[in-house]
Amino acid sequence: MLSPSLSPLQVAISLGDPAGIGPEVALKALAIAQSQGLLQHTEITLVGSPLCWQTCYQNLRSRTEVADPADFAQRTTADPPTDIQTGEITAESGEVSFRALESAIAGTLEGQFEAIVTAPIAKAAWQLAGHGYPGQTEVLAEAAQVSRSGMLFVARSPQTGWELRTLLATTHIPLRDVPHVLSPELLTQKLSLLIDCLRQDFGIDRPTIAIAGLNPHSGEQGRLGREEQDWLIPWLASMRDRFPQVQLQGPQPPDTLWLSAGQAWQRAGVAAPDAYLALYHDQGLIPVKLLAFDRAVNTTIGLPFVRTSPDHGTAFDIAGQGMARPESFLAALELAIALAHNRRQRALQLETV
Ligand SMILES: NC(=O)C1=CN([C@@H]2O[C@H](COP(=O)(O)OP(=O)(O)OC[C@H]3O[C@@H](n4cnc5c(N)ncnc54)[C@H](O)[C@@H]3O)[C@@H](O)[C@H]2O)C=CC1
Ligand SMILES: NCC(=O)COP(=O)(O)O
Repeated sequence: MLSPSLSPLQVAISLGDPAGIGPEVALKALAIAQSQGLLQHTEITLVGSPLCWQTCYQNLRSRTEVADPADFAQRTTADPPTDIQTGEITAESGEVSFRALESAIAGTLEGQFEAIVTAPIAKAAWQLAGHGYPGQTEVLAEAAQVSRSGMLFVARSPQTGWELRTLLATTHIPLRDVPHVLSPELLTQKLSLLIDCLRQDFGIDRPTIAIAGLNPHSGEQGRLGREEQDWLIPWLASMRDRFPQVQLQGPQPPDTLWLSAGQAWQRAGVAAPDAYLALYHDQGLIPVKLLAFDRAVNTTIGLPFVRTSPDHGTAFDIAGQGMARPESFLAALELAIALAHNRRQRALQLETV
């Protein structure tokens, strides 16, 4: 429970792609958050084109429960010059979603917000609008001028309360580039970031972390691929020396690594790692989305502020129909509030020491 003596947490929600389901899941999640009293100590600011927020609200309000954008503070960016067609990937919608993210980041760096919850954008629309970033993570990291950042997916089991955490070592790159991009230096950077995040954001000082292999059966002693033998196993040995407080498991066969997560998700008392390190995007996200598509949150670690996002994309196939499920966005909002609150508490403790 948040302490009422603190001033409200300041959380920005960026519009995302207005042709997709981002504004819809945001307004639906806000309606649930309002009705459940989750925003009592939080001030929400909607960031982006006011016309796009309003259009989404007007389109859906008679069909489903959505919050009224007028109930929240606004940080506005330019409206699109022409109507946005739901479900279409265009330069106009890419420009609108990029400007909303840019403005949310600017507000955060100016000290207006402590956390940003980003609605999903379409990378293809950004490309059409001339913004060549592979995703929002890279824009956030560049704007915050951090040398290390990571894409961590977090999901809490509704049955057991166990929390699945999966960090991706590589993200939006072609599969064939993965073996060339992976290196001891990159994995050291990601692992140390994860260890810092577990301690600072989740209060876990002595975590167990499971690391996936790259090849089937983790290479089967080099017969099905050599990366494990050539450098992953020696690298892990060096990490055990460097982080003696951390129990490092692996490199483990990727096809069975997340079985423990499935069990801990369903049954209380099952032992499972505090976090998993996946070597590439789909290796980590297939188990996450199979287990927790409606609950997982994508959070960027390594930033000086909190950033969360739902685990799904723009879902153009169902945009504008009122059928998008808001649970992942709601989880992203709740996690953003919890992490921002933790960071405030830590800052207060440091001030009083
Ligand atoms: N955080 C972000 O900004 C993300 C953006 N994307 C972008 O989204 C676009 C579409 O990507 P896809 O691979 O198709 O993934 P997607 O997550 O948008 O859709 C995959 C499938 O899941 C369904 N779905 C997704 N969210 C749903 C929800 N809340 N309720 C009900 N059904 C839902 C969709 O209808 C679709 O059938 C791409 O441009 C991609 O770059 C994808 C993932 C994350
Ligand atoms: N698959 C995760 C994803 O696309 C999220 O990317 P980002 O926009 O948060 O960088």
